[in-house]
Amino acid sequence: QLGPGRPLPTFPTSECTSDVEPDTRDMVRAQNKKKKKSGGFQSMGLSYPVFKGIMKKGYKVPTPIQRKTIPMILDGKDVVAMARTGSGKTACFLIPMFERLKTRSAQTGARALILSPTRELALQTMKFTKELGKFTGLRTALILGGDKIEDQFAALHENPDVIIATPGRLVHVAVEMNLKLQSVEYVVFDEADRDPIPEPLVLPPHRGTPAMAWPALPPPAGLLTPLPPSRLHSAQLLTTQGVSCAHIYSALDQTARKINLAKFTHGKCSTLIVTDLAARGLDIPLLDNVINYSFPAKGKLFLHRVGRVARAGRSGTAYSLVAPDEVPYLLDLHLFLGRALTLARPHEGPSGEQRPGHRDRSSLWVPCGLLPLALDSGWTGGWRGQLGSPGAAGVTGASVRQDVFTEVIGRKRQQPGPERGAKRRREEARHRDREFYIHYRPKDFDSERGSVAGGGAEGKRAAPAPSLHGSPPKSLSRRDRKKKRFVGQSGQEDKKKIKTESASLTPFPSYRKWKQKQKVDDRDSEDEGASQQRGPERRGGKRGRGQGASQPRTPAGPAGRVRSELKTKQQILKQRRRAQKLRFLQRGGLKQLSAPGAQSAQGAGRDRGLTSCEGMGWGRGGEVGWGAEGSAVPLRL
Ligand SMILES: Nc1ncnc2c1ncn2[C@@H]1O[C@H](COP(=O)(O)OP(=O)(O)OP(=O)(O)O)[C@@H](O)[C@H]1O
Repeated sequence: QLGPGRPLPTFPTSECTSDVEPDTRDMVRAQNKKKKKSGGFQSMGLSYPVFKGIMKKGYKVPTPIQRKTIPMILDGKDVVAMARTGSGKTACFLIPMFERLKTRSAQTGARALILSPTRELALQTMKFTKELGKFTGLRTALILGGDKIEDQFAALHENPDVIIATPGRLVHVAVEMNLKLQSVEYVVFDEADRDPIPEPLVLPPHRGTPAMAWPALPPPAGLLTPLPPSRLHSAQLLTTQGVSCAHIYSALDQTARKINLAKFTHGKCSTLIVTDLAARGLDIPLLDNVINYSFPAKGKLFLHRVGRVARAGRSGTAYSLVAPDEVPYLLDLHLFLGRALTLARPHEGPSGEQRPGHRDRSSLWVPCGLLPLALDSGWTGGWRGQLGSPGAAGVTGASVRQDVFTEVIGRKRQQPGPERGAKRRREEARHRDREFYIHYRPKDFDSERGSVAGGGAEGKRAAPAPSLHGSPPKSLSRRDRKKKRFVGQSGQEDKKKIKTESASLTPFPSYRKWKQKQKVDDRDSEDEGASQQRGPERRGGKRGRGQGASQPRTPAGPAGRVRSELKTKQQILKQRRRAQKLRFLQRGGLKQLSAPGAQSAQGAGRDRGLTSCEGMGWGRGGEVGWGAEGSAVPLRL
């Protein structure tokens, strides 16, 4: 009964669940699940913070791939999913991840790992994670090639719940910090069919660790055909035509890439000229057109490029300029799609309407090595457009692509394999679930790489997987007969350097230096966040020597840099004293003290069981010893 003087009933919180009163949240969730119409986010039985994040992001109903995959992942199943570009795959793995991790856990170490092939994609995933997971309180660390590695050491010492990383830098950091990532229980390989996953990151399959691979399309694998910046001079031609543009390519400085992308997404320029670095995953809202300045050699790459438009149910148009020597690629695409391609006539739009002088609102250009003027000859069905109002050959709009995915995915290619030897059979037996096993390197990796070898210096640099072993990857190296091993292109590479996916050489090892600078000794880092992700052998070793087995240690480094989430006894006491001091001052304690009779109050305090220091002791240091603050506060024990 409610009434004056009676406390109001409160909702149970996570802190106040008891045996007597069962936690009703699961029951409410189950009830919601039953009641709500099937097919909506509500029917997935999501917890309130996750659901609130989805609503805040403006997602009303799940997309088909979300409807299919989220319940499966919530059930703890491993999932390999593919769906058309722009169909909302990111949320497919983020929503169940939030549901699984629930809230921040500073003690456990990273529990989820998301691997993205490029920085841009990783940054975008980070953005989605922050937006969708806004109400979960989970902490995320970004480990990206090209960023300051010292900041990444610090971020990992902060014990994030989620790590979003590009594989090369993660390997680098993992090796330096001896991270074993044993607390990881949720793994996502975004765009899994693109680049090979570095071998050290091929996680052993073990129970309870759902792994999610998100190839955007079925194998065979995707392709990276970056072009050297020298070929981006079409960035100048457009400017002379009055078309404002920015550009992104892998050799461009990371900050410049970020700025250029932001310029484009915020409408500061109407055209973004990119290499295939941007072919996958980038979600640029309100993008209308993709123009293939070079025609992609693979059908799948074509789909990824043009998939930057027509996202989340919107429409968009892809224009392709086809040079005479690219006609075979057009035929390849035709076979890949399995449907007819209608070639547009000069100055004709996708649906046949005339488009004289049409200015597109925003366009993404995928350039090639040929200048447009050189294209204006030869092939009779080709384009005859001018810069600024490109005519279209092989116009493939969203409508043409609509059923492609189901068709492509539906068909399974049967290839008669070679006779398998005993060794191969043994190998296969080890991986019994071949059907569900994704090799870290796609089957056609070599052929795909072969086809990009002609893509220029940048292509050669960006394609290979990162190497961990202090020497360049074999694909970048040549065999030195005298040394009887692979060496770098020049053979002069520094052995103490590591190759990352950003193709820059970073001094190795930098973690030790960082620790020295931060004054984090080995014991500190053992007991710090990193230790929770590190191998048992080292952690066990230190603890075995009785170093802080039960008490967490705090580093002696500058405050705030690598502060532990776990507090020592001294820290807790200090915090209490501070709070008490504050309360005392707020209650006007100082006035009371200066008032006549304060001495007697001190005596009274003693009578009430307080020692002289504890009761009313003032001053610095000495017996009172109130630590670094200098001034003393009363402390009740
Ligand atoms: N349920 C939803 N309702 C409305 N919009 C959504 C929903 N899910 C995702 N989106 C939006 O759709 C867009 C595309 O999503 P996302 O980038 O995850 O697609 P994708 O399938 O990963 O694409 P790609 O294959 O190109 O990487 C994003 O802007 C995202 O915010």
